[in-house]
Amino acid sequence: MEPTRGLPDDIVRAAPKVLLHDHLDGGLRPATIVQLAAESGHALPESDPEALATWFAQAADSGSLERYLETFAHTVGVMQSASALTRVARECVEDLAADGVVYAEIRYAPELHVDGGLELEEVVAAIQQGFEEGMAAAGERIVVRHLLTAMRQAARAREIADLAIEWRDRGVVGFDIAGPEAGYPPTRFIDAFEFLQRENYHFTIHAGEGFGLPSIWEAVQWCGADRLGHGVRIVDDIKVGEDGSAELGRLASYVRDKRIPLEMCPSSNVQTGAAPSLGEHPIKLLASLRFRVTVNTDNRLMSRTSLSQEFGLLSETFGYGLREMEWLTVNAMKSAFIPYDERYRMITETIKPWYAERMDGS
Ligand SMILES: O=c1[nH]cnc2c1ncn2[C@H]1C[C@H](O)[C@@H](CO)O1
Ligand SMILES: [Zn+2]
Repeated sequence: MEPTRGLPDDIVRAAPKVLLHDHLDGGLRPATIVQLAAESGHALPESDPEALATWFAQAADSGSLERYLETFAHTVGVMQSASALTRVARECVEDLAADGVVYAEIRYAPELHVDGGLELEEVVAAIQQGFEEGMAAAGERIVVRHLLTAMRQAARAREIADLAIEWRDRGVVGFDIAGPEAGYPPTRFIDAFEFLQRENYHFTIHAGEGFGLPSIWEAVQWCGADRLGHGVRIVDDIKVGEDGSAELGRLASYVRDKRIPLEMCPSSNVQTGAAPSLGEHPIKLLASLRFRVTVNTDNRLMSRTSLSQEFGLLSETFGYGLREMEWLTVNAMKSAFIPYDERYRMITETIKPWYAERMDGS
């Protein structure tokens, strides 16, 4: 089948999709922020939901990861009670289910939600409650699990790693570090990563977004990351010749050979300056070289996006069709942190049959 430029929106939305990189505090509904802010007395830059949505998108469109991250003060600020966290988590699941997502790993930093007096465990419990309510409301058409994030500029990674292990059989499937990348190399948190490896646990590391190859190298070779959050700057280790041939350096070869998944977030990468534009996004080169590429939203509020929209943009920009969408979706499902038999079942019972029906005989 020839890829068709610009897949129809309804097809993209109906396709079963898998989301590995989405921040809970980057995906709130603007109307919910306005309501929660009124209840808690948090001052917002705009009080009308539509104006607030525009404010987030514009403020995040800064070309700098550090400035992009400043916008989270107004989402985290209204996520300081158990009821607010449960509501935000439930609405997140509802929104993803309506977008055709069948499996999602949603991440957040528990340490950012304790200003109102909650304990770390209470943060996770409130969010699990919301996820359960959302999954039930969606008739179990979607499975949602947590990734617990530790913030790079804080010093609580080891404690958050303990929390992730405590919750490993209650919905939490992995660990992550996020926040500003420059000046905060992954090895700062080596004790947390070594602990998690001893526990046979899974983790991803935001790397190669606000900083380049040394960050990716540390994440993979020192810390043992199972996946890379973004990882876009791995292209700095690939030389593309005039004739289109590509020569991979040692690190890029390693990442590709070991099938280390790249959690790519096209719109977010353009906003933070990790990619110059959508048309020049490294995903095209990396996918053509058969890296284990996946497509993600990162922060649906800040990028005014959805997983369907990200696939739609890739389809318009690069001519991706159903074949490419299936490959990217299977890549994501293979890379999830749930057990192999569950991943295998979702691929063979949910994803493959949907595409087989639509690409029959092609
Ligand atoms: O793209 C990102 N890079 C680094 N950190 C990020 C990104 N998106 C969100 N974060 C931070 C801000 C949130 O408060 C935190 C936890 O979700 O993670
Ligand atoms: Zn992220």
